[in-house]
Amino acid sequence: MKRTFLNQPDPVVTGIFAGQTPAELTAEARNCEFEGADGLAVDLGDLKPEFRKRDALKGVIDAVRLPFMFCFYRNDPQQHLGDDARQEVLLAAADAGASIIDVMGDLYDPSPMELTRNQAAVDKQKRLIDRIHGKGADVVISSHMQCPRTAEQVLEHLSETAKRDADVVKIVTTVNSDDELAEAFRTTLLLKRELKLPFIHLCNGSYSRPHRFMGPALGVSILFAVSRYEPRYGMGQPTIRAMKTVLQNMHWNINNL
Ligand SMILES: O=C1C[C@@](O)(C(=O)O)C[C@@H](O)[C@@H]1O
Repeated sequence: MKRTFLNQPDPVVTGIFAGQTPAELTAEARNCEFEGADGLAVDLGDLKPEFRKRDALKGVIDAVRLPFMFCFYRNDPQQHLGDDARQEVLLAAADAGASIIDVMGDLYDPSPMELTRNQAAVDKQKRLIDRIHGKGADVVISSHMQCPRTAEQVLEHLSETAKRDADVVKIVTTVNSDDELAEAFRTTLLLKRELKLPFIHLCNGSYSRPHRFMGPALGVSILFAVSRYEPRYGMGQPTIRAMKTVLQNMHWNINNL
């Protein structure tokens, strides 16, 4: 059976990376595979425009036997494509065999907390999600924010995106104090109790590391990690090897109780 993000029994340790060429993406996909990743996530923002098409992406996907997730956000430093044009690239990734496509929660209507509540934008998102599903890929709806959120705020946020026919819902918040970290743990546990869909709840900030390592044991179904640190692409995630070591040695997951 083809491995996807959603048919794996354990939290999916997902190697995340970017690259300027298909060769760079393929090399990094293999680095992640041999570090032990269960899935791969590519941020298309750094890929040179001439490679932002189906055949180039298919070459990368076919080079590694792991499921691929693709995201393409507004921070594209090269083309400044609008929301519509960026989705064409993501649809090409779905045509190429992507397993999950990331749809921003405020796609078509840039909004606070990356969550639109504008009905016309939501309807347009749902039509896009139908097209992605039609190509055989799953959809994660995502929102990122540089501030802390309460557990109830996150539950309300993800319950809203879950209504848009997503297969997975995702939020990335920020924790910079012990209280905010404690709230992040309470949030993950509340999501595990209340949400019907698989979810990704991650944090950045100075207190994020304990939550990055423990969240997957508490219900986070997909998490991001890197094969090694690359100064071009940030350092927010732990390494794949460290994540696998912790998860494999904990011998405990809330899903198995
Ligand atoms: O959404 C995510 C998760 C992330 O924000 C993180 O904090 O691990 C990194 C992003 O590039 C990715 O798309």
